[in-house]
Amino acid sequence: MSSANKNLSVFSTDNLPDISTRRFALVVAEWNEEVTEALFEGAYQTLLNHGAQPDHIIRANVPGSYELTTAANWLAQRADIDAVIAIGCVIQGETKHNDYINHAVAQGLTNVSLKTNKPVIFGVLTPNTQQQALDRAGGIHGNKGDEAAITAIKMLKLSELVNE
Ligand SMILES: Nc1c(NC[C@H](O)[C@H](O)[C@H](O)CO)[nH]c(=O)[nH]c1=O
Ligand SMILES: CC(=O)[C@@H](O)COP(=O)(O)O
Repeated sequence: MSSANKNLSVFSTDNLPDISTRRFALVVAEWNEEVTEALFEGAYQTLLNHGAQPDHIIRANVPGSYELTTAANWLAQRADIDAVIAIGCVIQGETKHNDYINHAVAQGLTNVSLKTNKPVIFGVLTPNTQQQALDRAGGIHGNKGDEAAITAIKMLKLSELVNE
């Protein structure tokens, strides 16, 4: 199912855990800033709307999405971080550069999550065009930042269940 058929900002909020003591790191790529700032706002506000405390959310900027993995690795290893949300937008260009970035970041973030046993969320848009990005950063298909934040919250609940 594509985003065209499932709004990224429409999700069930049933049975979400208390996240008032949870601490989040949001890593934001500076490339395509208009898009990544909208994704950040979506993720940040969604965390607040569901009980996170503002001083329990830290933000780290990186030059581009390729650097998200490195920063996520540094932050996920901190004892005072419970979950990391990586935010970026990699728009297809004339070459295959975007493919290399996207695959590296997707695999890299997965590896960080597995190594640290913490949720590390892939909040990275990989559109073909700028318009597709805008449509998914608060446009007609919702905001992937919202989705990334809810995903982090749901994974924290799962971690509580499996680590009881
Ligand atoms: N073209 C995009 C990039 N490119 C930059 C890379 O992410 C990286 O910073 C560079 O290759 C140096 O390591 N980054 C994006 O986030 N989005 C793009 O569309
Ligand atoms: C994903 C990118 O780095 C991209 O902007 C590079 O564009 P191009 O493939 O045209 O060099």
